[in-house]
Amino acid sequence: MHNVSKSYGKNKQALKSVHLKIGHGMFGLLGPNGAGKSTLLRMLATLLKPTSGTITINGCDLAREADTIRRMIGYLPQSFQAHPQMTGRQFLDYVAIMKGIGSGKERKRHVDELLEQVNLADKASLAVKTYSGGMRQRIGIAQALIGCPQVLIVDEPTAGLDPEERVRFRNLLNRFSRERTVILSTHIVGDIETSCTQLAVMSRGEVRYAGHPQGLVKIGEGQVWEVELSDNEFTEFEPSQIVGARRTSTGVRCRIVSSSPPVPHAASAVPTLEDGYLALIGGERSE
Ligand SMILES: Nc1ncnc2c1ncn2[C@@H]1O[C@H](COP(=O)(O)OP(=O)(O)OP(=O)(O)O)[C@@H](O)[C@H]1O
Repeated sequence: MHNVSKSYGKNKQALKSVHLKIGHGMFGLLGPNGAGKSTLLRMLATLLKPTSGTITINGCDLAREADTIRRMIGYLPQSFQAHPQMTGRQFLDYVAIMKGIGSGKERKRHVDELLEQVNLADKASLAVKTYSGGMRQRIGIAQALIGCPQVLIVDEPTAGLDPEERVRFRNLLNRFSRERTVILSTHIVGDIETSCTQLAVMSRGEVRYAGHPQGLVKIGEGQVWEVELSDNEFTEFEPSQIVGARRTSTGVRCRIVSSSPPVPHAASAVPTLEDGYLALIGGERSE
């Protein structure tokens, strides 16, 4: 993406001069609500046109070769809905027909393979409306994988999933990222910290960081503190600074992100990826 901006109407600039290069493997797009992540992904999925700037995917210019790009990408939108009355297999077959996947035999083989890959083979004959949230997301990722796209675009796929399904879904994406580019947007740092080799942090339409996760961790260095506060001290503290709190027998043990020691007796702590993220976007977390 080169100098890409996107405005909705006259007053809302959702993306401001975004430069981004995304390579092979798993790429995390991190940012608070309203940062512009979905806008960026919808543009990569050819559903929105940039107001200005250029986007190139595998050498194809999005403005001129959108049809070619559509054949290279799979997309799981933020609010994905499969047809509730169809069975999992019927739904994937339907999407495969829409994507122009060859003969009936070839299509059936492809759909069966995908059902295996997302661990839904034994539920393939049940209506999608009977699926749990995690199963719906897995049928969503299967439909995005139809036609074996080189680029998989996934918008906040773990929202609403329970912890077990979340881990299972992350592992699934991790596996798929071995042979292709997976672009995963989320506002949950845990979704990307074990799997992404590259990431970008967005806030208010701008890319605030792009690079290795380790570089984001480094931003937190010297800005993370641990301290035990009394109950009174704890209630007086600015809540947005406290990123972790654990009750002890004598008070509350807190982890605090702040550019200077929050209290004189605070001890410096080793930052995590989440600390680096919070140190970077600080008070501008959400619109
Ligand atoms: N169709 C639209 N018309 C007007 N404003 C929009 C439209 N879509 C998004 N916006 C605004 O653009 C900004 C970026 O929205 P976007 O959905 O891209 O953010 P996001 O990072 O994906 O947030 P979330 O995690 O909440 O989905 C927000 O201020 C949003 O309100």
